[in-house]
Amino acid sequence: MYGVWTPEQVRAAEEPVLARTPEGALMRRAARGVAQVALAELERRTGGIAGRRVVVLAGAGNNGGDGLWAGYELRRRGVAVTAVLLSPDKAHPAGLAALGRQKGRVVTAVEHGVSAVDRADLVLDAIVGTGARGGLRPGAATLAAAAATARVPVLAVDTPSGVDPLTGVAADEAVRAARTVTFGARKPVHVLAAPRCGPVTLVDIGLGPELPPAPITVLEDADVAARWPVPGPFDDKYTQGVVGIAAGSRTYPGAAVLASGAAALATSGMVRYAGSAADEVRAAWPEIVATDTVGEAGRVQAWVVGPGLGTDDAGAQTLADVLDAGLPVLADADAVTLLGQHAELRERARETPVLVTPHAGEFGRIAELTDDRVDSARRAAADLGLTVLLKGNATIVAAPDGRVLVHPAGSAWLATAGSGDVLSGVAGALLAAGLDPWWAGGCAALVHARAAEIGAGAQEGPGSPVPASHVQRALPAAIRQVREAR
Ligand SMILES: NC(=O)C1=CN([C@@H]2O[C@H](COP(=O)(O)OP(=O)(O)OC[C@H]3O[C@@H](n4cnc5c(N)ncnc54)[C@H](OP(=O)(O)O)[C@@H]3O)[C@@H](O)[C@H]2O)[C@@H](O)CC1
Ligand SMILES: [K+]
Repeated sequence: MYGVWTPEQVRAAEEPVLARTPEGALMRRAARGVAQVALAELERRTGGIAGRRVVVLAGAGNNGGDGLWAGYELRRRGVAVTAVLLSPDKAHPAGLAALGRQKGRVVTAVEHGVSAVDRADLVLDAIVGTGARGGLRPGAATLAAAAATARVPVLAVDTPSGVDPLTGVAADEAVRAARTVTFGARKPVHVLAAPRCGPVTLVDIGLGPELPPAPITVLEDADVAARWPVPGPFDDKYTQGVVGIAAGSRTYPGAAVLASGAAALATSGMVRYAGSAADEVRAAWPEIVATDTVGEAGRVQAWVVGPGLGTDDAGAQTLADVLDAGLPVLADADAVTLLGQHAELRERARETPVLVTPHAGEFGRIAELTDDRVDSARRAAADLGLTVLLKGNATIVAAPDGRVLVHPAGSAWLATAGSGDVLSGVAGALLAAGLDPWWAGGCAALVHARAAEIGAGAQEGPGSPVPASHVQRALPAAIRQVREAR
């Protein structure tokens, strides 16, 4: 588990550290970290260091200063460094002077920068960091585009420029980094726009003691492994938690089969199904006890409601019945729409632990979604009194008590029909096993994404599309892989 802090919090934590350290020491430490990663990248990509060409795109603020100082460090190791100054009159004076002392080349015209980028082995993006406002300016955008066109790898200094450090929203022309080196603490961009950042290296600049409790948590395999329910020697099918699935319809039996099967694969114990796709569920999963209605289902410890349910009166009645049972509930798909439509269902949902799992479109039916997805999810959870799992390439789970986690997916293969049904089955099974909604959502999101990676073959190579039924099928392998981290 690790924490993520907002740029504002990082800036506040930097102040006392800056005050008690010699001037420029923090930046030097940051720059040495950048140079170290750059050297490793050069070595790995070109088999050498001396004489290799690195271009530093240096902006007007301290991010540019980091880049210039990193250029100085690289020069000392024999790298041919060209700095392109985007605001020549505002370039960091000490960094620029240091690079000059090491005979680094400095250019100011964008066209000269472009031809240097074309011939570079590596580009350092030190255009802008946590002080960014809006998208890239034209000169910076031209240089970022040149690196992309020439397929020169970019190492982002602190954050990929053109991507909002707080929200992860990327302007069209934003930098796509092969790697990112950040300082002091990970920032939201690193988990909300992980594909833009590449692998992130965190350089310690001594902020630790100054940081407040992390506003965002990222779960790792070991955290999930420690909570994944597995049977003990005295468990039977009932003691581990029985999950009921109220999903699917005559028109959409697939949702029922995907959700119920995922629940059966996620935890040991038992799955009950209640709905009009009972025949299809029985045929696909003989171990699932299927009935036609929630009333007939028998005892469960948590309900999954919504996928393929329909939004008519019958759907609303099913949701009301499930909420009134006073058990943990996972509400997905049509259940989210119904919650948006009926105030009295929202009131009932406050009375029992509920995890809702909307995608962006469904989220908009229950709360306002802004560019700041973390803030939107946090507000929705607090206002509605339930736990919100907002799906997306980065999945956000926000509890009404303010806890927020982000799961940055390693791939985008999950963007496929039916994958949400699989997630709801997994998360529902975890609720039935006794995990609180926040943990159930976080653990389910991680294992679900892992199953997609495995199903897509993305751990061995570039991967291929993976339909939801194959994501479901890869759940056991994903759970095993995650549990290895125990
Ligand atoms: N504090 C420390 O000691 C340490 C700080 N550290 C480093 O400092 C960074 C933060 O530095 P910062 O606060 O100076 O802001 P920064 O990100 O360089 O940007 C501000 C400048 O960029 C410009 N600009 C703005 N938007 C832009 C855009 N869209 N496109 C292009 N340009 C844009 C804007 O220029 P202006 O509007 O004035 O022309 C402004 O001057 C942080 O990310 C980390 O790398 C580390 O060294 C550790 C120690
Ligand atoms: K940057």
